[in-house]
Amino acid sequence: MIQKFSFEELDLKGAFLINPFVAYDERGHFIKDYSEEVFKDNGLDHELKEVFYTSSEKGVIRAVHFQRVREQAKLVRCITGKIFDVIVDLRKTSPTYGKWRGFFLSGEKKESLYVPEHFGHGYLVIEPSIVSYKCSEKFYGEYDDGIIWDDPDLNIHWPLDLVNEKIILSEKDKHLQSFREFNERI
Ligand SMILES: Cc1cn([C@H]2C[C@H](O)[C@@H](COP(=O)(O)OP(=O)(O)O[C@H]3O[C@@H](C)C(=O)[C@@H](O)[C@H]3O)O2)c(=O)[nH]c1=O
Repeated sequence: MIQKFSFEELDLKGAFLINPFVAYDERGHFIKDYSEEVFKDNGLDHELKEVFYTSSEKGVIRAVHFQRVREQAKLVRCITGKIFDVIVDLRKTSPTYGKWRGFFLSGEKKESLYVPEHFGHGYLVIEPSIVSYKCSEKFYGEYDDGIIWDDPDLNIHWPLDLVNEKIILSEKDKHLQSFREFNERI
């Protein structure tokens, strides 16, 4: 059985949910989750500069991250496990500025989320997961930035009941700025 690439643009313009090409046979399956040509044909000019992976335990929150300068667009896929993936529109002139959307991504469903430049990105790990990132810009530690995961203005509805309300945060992520502070700086 073959599943073809398919692209669905979200109401936060420029963000997409993407089903990869998958070929199933008696050995298992083959997945292609990025093709420069197919992405271009679907209106996504996504140049690849860096690819990386994170492995996380249930209850981990990594959020809400972005690169302040030399912004990155990211193609994010949960390879194994399950996450609740969140994007936040941080384009000040956008009609959806400050709005968030969340999607369950999983190794089972295999879809990717395309996170455009100038978006914040983060996720809650529902089941132990490996997540892959294909980035359009390299990492610059000096521009690494974020907004606190439980910001009252963003008001992201994390499904914490699915992790028994027990979350794990990095020290860095415990001390990120608020959306209000971010808004005043830009
Ligand atoms: C993201 C990144 C981190 N690092 C280093 C910095 C640090 O020593 C270590 C771990 O970094 P962090 O704690 O920032 O990792 P993490 O919290 O997983 O950060 C990631 O979160 C998700 C939500 C994203 O969207 C990513 O772009 C990225 O910001 O790896 C790199 O060398 N290159 C990279 O591209």
